[in-house]
Amino acid sequence: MKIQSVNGEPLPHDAKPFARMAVIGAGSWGTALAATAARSGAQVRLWGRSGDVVDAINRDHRNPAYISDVDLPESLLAVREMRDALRDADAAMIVVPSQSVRLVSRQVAAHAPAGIPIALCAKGIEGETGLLMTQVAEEELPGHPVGVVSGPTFARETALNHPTAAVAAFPFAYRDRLHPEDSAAARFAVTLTTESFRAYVSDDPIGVEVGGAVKNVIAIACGMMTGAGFAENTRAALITRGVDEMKALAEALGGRRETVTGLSGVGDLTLTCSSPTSRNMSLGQQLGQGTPRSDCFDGAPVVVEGEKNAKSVTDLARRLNVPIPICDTVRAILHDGTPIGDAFAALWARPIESEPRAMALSLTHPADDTAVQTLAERMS
Ligand SMILES: NC(=O)C1=CN([C@@H]2O[C@H](COP(=O)(O)OP(=O)(O)OC[C@H]3O[C@@H](n4cnc5c(N)ncnc54)[C@H](OP(=O)(O)O)[C@@H]3O)[C@@H](O)[C@H]2O)C=CC1
Ligand SMILES: O=C(CO)COP(=O)(O)O
Repeated sequence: MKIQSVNGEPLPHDAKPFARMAVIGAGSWGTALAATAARSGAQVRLWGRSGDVVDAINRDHRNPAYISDVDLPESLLAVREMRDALRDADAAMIVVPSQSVRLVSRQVAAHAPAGIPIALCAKGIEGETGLLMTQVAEEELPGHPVGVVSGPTFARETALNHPTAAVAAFPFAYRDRLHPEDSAAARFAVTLTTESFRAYVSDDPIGVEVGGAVKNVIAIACGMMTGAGFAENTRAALITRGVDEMKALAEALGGRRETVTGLSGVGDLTLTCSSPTSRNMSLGQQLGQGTPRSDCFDGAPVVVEGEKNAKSVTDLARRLNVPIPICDTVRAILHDGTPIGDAFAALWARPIESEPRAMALSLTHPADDTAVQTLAERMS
């Protein structure tokens, strides 16, 4: 399978896939990624913390706990011990929720062969530290090249071989620029590429990660407005202005604005804000319809990354002095107890700004308090 180019430059050679891949985390996305790498020809060992799930995957070639109706490749081996997943691995992917990445990275560090590249696949920012997932892993996995795999990729569709695209991003050292086909990013990309899964290569993990972390928060906002009865104009506005928030935060962290226009930014934002298949959009919708948080998803403990990340993303942005008003609005609702109607009416009544935000312009919003309150009531 050929990777055609890096940043528009044709590659002189084929990249070499990883022969043995460890996938750490047997939830929906870990299972889908493991299936993808196995279908591409890698020898994949999938570690899960539930022995019953591990045994069932090996016996039935289905994961009974996540995406349970999808047939998995018979070559995919699930293991109970992390050391068995990592033994002789050429590379690993860590696929657990963002707030568990530090703990799991620490466990990986105890067993991973020295220097193997590791891709983070969670979408979020660590709450206590404000660090990106790759920065957390760099602290816990010294000596390992650390990058990210991300994109608009619902796990079930990916595992069902729907045409899907994602991006593999690692920082490029000098040698990677001379031989991009040998870079960890290119090798992850070919290892994941199948006839239906198309992986792109990037040297901007920061830009890629910011897209993945912020899009979940914006998707909650889109869901809330949809749940409150608003439709396509509102959703398009939130998506577009959400891209602006991603670009500003990516740039402040040293990533590239143009990366945000790719699969992990605009791509994933579009996906996640378009469908209640998204857990983030779905949570927002349920809350927008007035469902109490404890009753959402019928009380099931569903991973909704944007919920905790509404706080971690806005904390980080405040520290960097980057205004991200949509994310602030979601935070105010989820964490500070502001009613949905009041929070969104205030978002819409902010001073008029320029687009793009480069122009230093801020004009008083002409709507009076009564009109803003009326809009708030329509959302309640
Ligand atoms: N699902 C999707 O479509 C996609 C998800 N992602 C991202 O992937 C990440 C994982 O999400 P996803 O797979 O969907 O979540 P799931 O809820 O489907 O699975 C989470 C998995 O992580 C395991 N886990 C949780 N905490 C720990 C821990 N401390 N130690 C070890 N294992 C742990 C869970 O084990 P257990 O079952 O025993 O609790 C479960 O196997 C998220 O950041 C998400 O945003 C990215 C792209 C697509
Ligand atoms: O990240 C995802 C798709 O790219 C999955 O989105 P949700 O976590 O909102 O379900």
